[in-house]
Order: sequence, then C-alpha cells, then structure tokens
Amino acid sequence: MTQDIETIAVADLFGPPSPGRERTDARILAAASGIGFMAIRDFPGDEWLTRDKRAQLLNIFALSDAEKAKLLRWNFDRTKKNVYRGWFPLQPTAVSYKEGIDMGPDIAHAQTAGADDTDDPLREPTPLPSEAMLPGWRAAAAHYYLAMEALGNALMRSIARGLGLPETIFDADFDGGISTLRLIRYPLRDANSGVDLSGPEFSIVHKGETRTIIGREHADSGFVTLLAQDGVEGLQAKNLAGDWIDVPPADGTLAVNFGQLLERWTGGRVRATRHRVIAPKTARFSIPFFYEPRVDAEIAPLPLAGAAPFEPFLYGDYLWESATNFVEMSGIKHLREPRRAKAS
Ligand SMILES: O=C(O)CCC(=O)C(=O)O
Ligand SMILES: [Fe+2]
Repeated sequence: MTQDIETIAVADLFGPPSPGRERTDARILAAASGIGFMAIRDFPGDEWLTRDKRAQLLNIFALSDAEKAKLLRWNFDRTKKNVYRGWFPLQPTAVSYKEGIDMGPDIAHAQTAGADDTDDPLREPTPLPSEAMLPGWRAAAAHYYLAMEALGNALMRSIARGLGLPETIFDADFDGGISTLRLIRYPLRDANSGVDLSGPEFSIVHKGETRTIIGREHADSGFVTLLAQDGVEGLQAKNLAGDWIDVPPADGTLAVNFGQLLERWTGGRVRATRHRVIAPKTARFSIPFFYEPRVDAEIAPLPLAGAAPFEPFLYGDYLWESATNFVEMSGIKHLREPRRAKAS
C-alpha cells in the first residue's frame, strides 16, 4: 500500500482505452485504497491551477463586509431565505477559523433539475455578487465548476474500471448532480481575540513547533473532493499508520481525496481519509470542489465482492444528515425532512 502522497498525471483518463489509461486507473485505485489522497495533474481545466487564475475566483474575498453580508445564509442572518448555499462568516470561537461561500450547480447550469421539488434546500440557488461588483467573476466560477465536474466524472469512471465495474455505472447518478464549489479564506488568528487556543482541540505540535488548528479534523462526507490550494501549506492527511503528513500545494496540481459515502459504497476499497488544516504564517486560501450526485440518486449496494449490504437510501437524505453536522451548517438540520422514510 502507498504511504506517500503520489502525483499522478491523468491525461489518459480523457482518451480511449489504452495501456496508459489502465496504468493510470491502477495508480488511482492504489492511492484511493492506500493513503486515500493523491495529487493529480495534466487534465482539461488544469490551466486554472495557477496563482493568477485562482485569483479570479478568490477575488470574492476582496468584497466589502457589507457586500459579503448580502450573501449570508439563514443560520447567520435570519432575514435570508437561503439555508444551504451562500456565505459563512468567521466564527472566532470555533476550531475551524474560516470564511467563505458554498456554491451549487446553478452557477454553471440552467436550473431545471428538480423543478418538481422547489422546497428542497439542497436545490436552492446560490446567492452571488452582482456582475457590477465583480466583473467576470461569475463566468470564471462557472468555467471552473464545469471543468471540475468533468474531472469528477473521469475520476469516478476510473475508479469504476479499477474496481472491475462498468465504467459508466456512476454516470446516471451524477447527471444533474449537486456538486459544491467552495471558496475558503483562513485569515491569521488574532492572538488577542480572547479565545483560549491553548487546549488540545485548538493546537498541536508539528515538527517541534506549536501550531494552531484552523480546519478541524474530519473526513469529507461524499465521494471525490478536488482541492486547489493557493500556494500556502497547512493541509495535513492522516496516513495508515495514524501519522499526520503534509499535503503540500503545488501549482498545476489538485489534491484529491475521497468521502465517507464512497468508502461505504465500495465496501472500504476507497478510503475516506481524515484531514485537517494547521495555521501557516500567512493567510491561506483553498478551493475545494465536492463532486456529488443528484439529490434523488438512490445509493444501493454495488455488485462488489465483500461489500456489506445496506438498505438503499437517497443521496439528498444522507447529505443533509451529514453536512448539517459541520459548524458552518449548524442550526439548520430541522429545515429539511428526509424525502424517503427510513425502513424500520
Ligand atoms: O482548506 C483545505 O485545504 C481543506 C478544506 C477541507 O478539507 C474541506 O473543506 O473539506
Ligand atoms: Fe475536507
């Protein structure tokens, strides 16, 4: 099993069947079932992975507080209707010290899917800054979203092939999916904020140095996360031995990790690796893209030897239950009922 984080060139995933593609599939599955993290490069859309291109998206953090406040969601501003998409502000007493925005498929696709369930917060439109405030920003975000969707599809097909499943087995579930594009800023913590950061929840020792935690340890809940880091270190993954190892940023690459639902669906063949962010010396920005299926995709056991059977469920019901446990989604769980009653 692989213990280090490998960098894998994935261009062959976008071509016809070939020995090169088979080798790439095997490397991806080895990384997914080993440490559960990899860095990938060489794919359509990789032109986004430069400082200048990322800056087009991260420009949103230059908005005034008043403009950001217009994008807040309901748990941070009770006058707002959006509860799932939108802005989350810094929460100084939480372990995770970050602000940012969660954006849905409406930024890149006409809103047609799910028109029959307009009450579902998982399908709500994303509040966005006006074109006048940030000229060109919406188009950049839409382009990025589409590139990441195509990459997510290519990686899921690769994993399907690696597992010996039909390569298109996941396609229908992800067609009309509700992937989330998130932009994050972690500012430096103010040492005089009055929050006691000395406890083990808030700080760790890394290479002999005490470092504050700014992104709480977690595993992602879904399938595949495509993470662009903006040149600043801090991300760490827990390896199979239980040690924290750095996931260094590198231009031209994305860090890729996997979520708990894919782990469960694949009977543990793909690992949902725990990760966290420790404070660097400067502000940190990151851009995770969570590749996700349709709200009404039915998650049922895959034909995989050794995978434990489970009662099929709807992706949206699972997502709501898990996503609303994160601090930036706190206080909203009661706002959506499962669309399918649990089998008792
Ligand atoms: O900021 C990062 O590098 C990691 C973010 C992350 O793990 C997440 O949003 O799930
Ligand atoms: Fe994460």
